[in-house]
Amino acid sequence: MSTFEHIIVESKGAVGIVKLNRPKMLNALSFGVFREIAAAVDDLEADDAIGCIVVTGSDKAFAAGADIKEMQPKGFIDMFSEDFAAIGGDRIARCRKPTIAAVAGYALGGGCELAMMCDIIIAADTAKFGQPEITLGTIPGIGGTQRLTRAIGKSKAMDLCLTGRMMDAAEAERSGLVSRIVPADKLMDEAIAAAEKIASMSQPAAAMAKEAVNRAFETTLAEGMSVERNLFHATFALEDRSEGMAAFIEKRKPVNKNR
Ligand SMILES: CCCCCCCCCCCCC/C=C/C(=O)SCCNC(=O)CCNC(=O)[C@H](O)C(C)(C)COP(=O)(O)OP(=O)(O)OC[C@H]1O[C@@H](n2cnc3c(N)ncnc32)[C@H](O)[C@@H]1OP(=O)(O)O
Repeated sequence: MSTFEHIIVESKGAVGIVKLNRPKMLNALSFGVFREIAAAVDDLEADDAIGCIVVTGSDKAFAAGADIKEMQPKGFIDMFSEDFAAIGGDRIARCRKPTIAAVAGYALGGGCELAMMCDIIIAADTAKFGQPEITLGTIPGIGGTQRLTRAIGKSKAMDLCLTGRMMDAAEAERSGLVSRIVPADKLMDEAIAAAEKIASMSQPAAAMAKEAVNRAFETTLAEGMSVERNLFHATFALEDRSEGMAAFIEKRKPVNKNR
């Protein structure tokens, strides 16, 4: 597996772990960090042994945003030409394997946006989420106004984007941004346990479930129902589906072959 400057990548069984590693800057996100995350996701997605990926930061900060010190001198043409998506900045959002953001401490600006690129957010009770870009004279730029609004509704998303305030883990769970809250000292145990559970399922079936849920997030109900129906029918081509139902009937655990 590749080695990186700003992140640490390891695997625990069928779980890949990407840990942001710029603690002195509260894991501020630079283009270089996003390039490394993209390369790590390429590696983990290509590894058949990996069934789920966890992205995490430090106890104090998942990521306190894009790197303000690196952004400050930039102008329009700098940001326009080094287009974030073009460098693979949204690669984690395009990963076919399920992804979990394990968030403790600050997830602000680009940090909240990175967490929302993941499929599931599990928050420590210390987590704080926000899109404070407005306080810097800018706005979210990698999904914050779009994913946040779809996740928590217009009014609260507008509140966070216009006031720049943070919301704590409890408010984030109440609003639907976060799947569950766990004690800070149990965050990685819980996130890895969830990832192991997901990785134990049929990987093609998990990819289909992920695609169907994402389409609900991104399109009309009619279109989403059509996608779901087609993918549901497609699961009947999986050996894993036949094995899964046979295992239930025979009262035994299924043996998934990921096909
Ligand atoms: C050209 C490339 C540029 C990068 C591009 C990356 C790709 C993404 C591009 C698109 C981005 C989309 C739009 C998103 C924009 C943003 O995310 S803007 C930033 C939003 N975040 C914030 O505004 C939070 C800023 N931080 C804080 O408010 C506070 O640090 C805190 C989180 C409330 C914690 O406060 P405290 O406990 O007092 O710690 P500090 O002393 O403030 O911080 C410790 C050190 O960490 C440095 N730091 C913190 N956040 C950042 C940051 N976002 N960028 C850079 N550095 C940060 C802080 O300066 C301290 O450093 P030192 O002063 O050297 O000790």
